[in-house]
Amino acid sequence: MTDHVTRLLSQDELRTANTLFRGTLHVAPATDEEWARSTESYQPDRTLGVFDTELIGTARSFDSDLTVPGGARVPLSAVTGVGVRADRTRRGVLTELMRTQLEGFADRGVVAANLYASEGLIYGRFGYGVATLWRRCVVDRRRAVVRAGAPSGGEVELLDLETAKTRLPEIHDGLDDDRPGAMRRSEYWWPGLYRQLNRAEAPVKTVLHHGADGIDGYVVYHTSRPNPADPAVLRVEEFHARTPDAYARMWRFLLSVDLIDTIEVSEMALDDPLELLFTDPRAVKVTGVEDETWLRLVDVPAALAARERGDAEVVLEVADPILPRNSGRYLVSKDAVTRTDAPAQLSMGVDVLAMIYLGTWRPSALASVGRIDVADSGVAERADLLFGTRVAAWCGTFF
Ligand SMILES: CC(=O)SCCNC(=O)CCNC(=O)[C@H](O)C(C)(C)COP(=O)(O)OP(=O)(O)OC[C@H]1O[C@@H](n2cnc3c(N)ncnc32)[C@H](O)[C@@H]1OP(=O)(O)O
Repeated sequence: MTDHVTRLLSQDELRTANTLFRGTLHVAPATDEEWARSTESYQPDRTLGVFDTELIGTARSFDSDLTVPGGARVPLSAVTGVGVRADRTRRGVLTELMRTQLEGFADRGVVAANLYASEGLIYGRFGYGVATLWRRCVVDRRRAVVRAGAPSGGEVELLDLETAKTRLPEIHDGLDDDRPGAMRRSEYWWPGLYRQLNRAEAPVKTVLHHGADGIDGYVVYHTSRPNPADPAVLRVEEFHARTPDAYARMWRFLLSVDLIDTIEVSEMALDDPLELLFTDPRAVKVTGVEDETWLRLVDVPAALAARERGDAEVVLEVADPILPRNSGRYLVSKDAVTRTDAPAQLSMGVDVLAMIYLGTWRPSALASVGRIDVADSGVAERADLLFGTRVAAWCGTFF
């Protein structure tokens, strides 16, 4: 790309960037009132812009931490707000933004970056791979009966949105989610959730669960009944439970809400045991499974060292054309990760490493579709053991 300048934007340039980004999503510019609320989502010094005669592309991020298998947390940059003006696409503007952004992350000691992708073909070339999945479900409320023997749980407390806003960040932090793929919610994340909830047609409700050791779960929902003849729907926007008691009690509560026919949950972990809570597992219909977050390992050796590893050993070769310091061979075992000159047993791009990193995909599965080159089939089996995880990776923090 020539005759372009790529740089961090100052505070007084952010609204132009916001207008540009909204335009790429076919959304009208923010009103003054909307912009006043949107500024709360912009972490200072984290928005990039590309200029020719004026701003033509933008991308931003905010700082967070990623939970990796085993429960350790590594510095994470959450990438969002990516857009290139429609009359300047397909001439390398995004490529320039991604390269500059990733180099900035590496310089700041960030270990990983993640994002929610608008389309599946955009981010693989920049080293991002699908690293968590989510599923959408519809629960037939009248058919869903909680099985005898499921935990009964503690007390629930109903809050309105305004009260919940003052309490949710602390409550969410206190749930101490050690699921791989989970991320810390920064002060720049919460305003986006409230903007989305404020658009709900019915009042948004929050239910807290009080367990033996304090609040150990919460659910945020609202209802919808487009006209009196239609079935009423309860939409779950957030469901986080740290204990089986909280999980079962909050579901008992949701099923007890009057005048509801179906309950929709759009962001659920793949191994969420909801079907098994009910006497009839078919009370739950899975309506979709999709890619959730895409992950980019910015510092490969630090990322490999941070996660728990199974009892196996392989020599892994990684190719990373954008951040070449990641490229090379690593001897990865349960106890250590070291650079090595030994011959590679598995070779893959850094995007593919991101796919196996949180345990969502098995190395042998990626080898079977030609995404990983393996020296022999025994190696793939050892790699499965090395990178396997106990729980499904899930982020649960849309941005
Ligand atoms: C995390 C988020 O914010 S997700 C939101 C992403 N933004 C959007 O979807 C808004 C609408 N789209 C856009 O603004 C732009 O089209 C972008 C940002 C997706 C791409 O920007 P561009 O400047 O056109 O990308 P750039 O020219 O650098 O393309 C690099 C390569 O990716 C390919 N590519 C880019 N976008 C797409 C796409 N949507 N589908 C398929 N391929 C794509 C290009 O063809 C090019 O391939 P090549 O190197 O083989 O020629």
